[in-house]
Amino acid sequence: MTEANFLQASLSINSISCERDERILFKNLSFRCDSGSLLQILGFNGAGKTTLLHTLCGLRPAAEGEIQWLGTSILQNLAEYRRSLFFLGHQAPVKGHLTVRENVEWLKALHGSNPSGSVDDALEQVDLGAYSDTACYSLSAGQRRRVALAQLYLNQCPLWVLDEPFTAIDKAGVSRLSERISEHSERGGIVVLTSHQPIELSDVNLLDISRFQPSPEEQLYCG
Ligand SMILES: Nc1ncnc2c1ncn2[C@@H]1O[C@H](COP(=O)(O)OP(=O)(O)OP(=O)(O)O)[C@@H](O)[C@H]1O
Repeated sequence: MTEANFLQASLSINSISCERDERILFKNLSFRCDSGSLLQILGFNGAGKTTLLHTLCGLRPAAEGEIQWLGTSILQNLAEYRRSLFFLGHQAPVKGHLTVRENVEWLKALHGSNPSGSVDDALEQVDLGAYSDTACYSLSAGQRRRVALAQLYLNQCPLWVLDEPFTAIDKAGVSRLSERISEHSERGGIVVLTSHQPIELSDVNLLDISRFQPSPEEQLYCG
């Protein structure tokens, strides 16, 4: 997707329901994110936030309903859709035996990121410049998270789906990451994220999925 096309980005969630082990987590959930929007998904532990993010990324099927990217069901061309999105999960996808630089380069290749994007610049942005040649097994939890976050300075995907991106990140890192997320949305990108910590983003829309839990009767009917 080119820079100009960032401005046409749109993600529509139409009446989806999601289940785990024949238990409905939420149902009839609909929302839409257009170019430049930030959406924070809220809900109690176990409400289904991570499940929702996985479903948005096409990693799990919705039990009902449809997800559209640019007005077309994501299932029509899942491979192309996945090239438009960057997903950061709970666990930093970092290989302990590789150095910081090797991990960032590997993740960059995996995400098909901008080939001219500078790994050195990305490492500086996440304050890992001095750790470039350090094996990741010897990093702290926050530093490992930063290795994964370096991709936010390399990928050119219009849609970012971030599961607890601020976990284990110190105060200065949270400010820098918030800035980066704002820059992405100002450029026309879309960010959908979860966070148990209060976040410093302005113009963030909130969606509490706890409100879409089925009633006990509906749950019994499903089981
Ligand atoms: N691997 C799994 N196998 C079966 N059920 C699971 C699995 N992972 C999660 N669940 C169930 O799915 C439900 C939703 O989990 P999910 O991780 O999506 O919640 P969450 O809102 O992200 O929680 P948290 O705030 O704790 O991160 C939970 O109630 C849990 O019981």
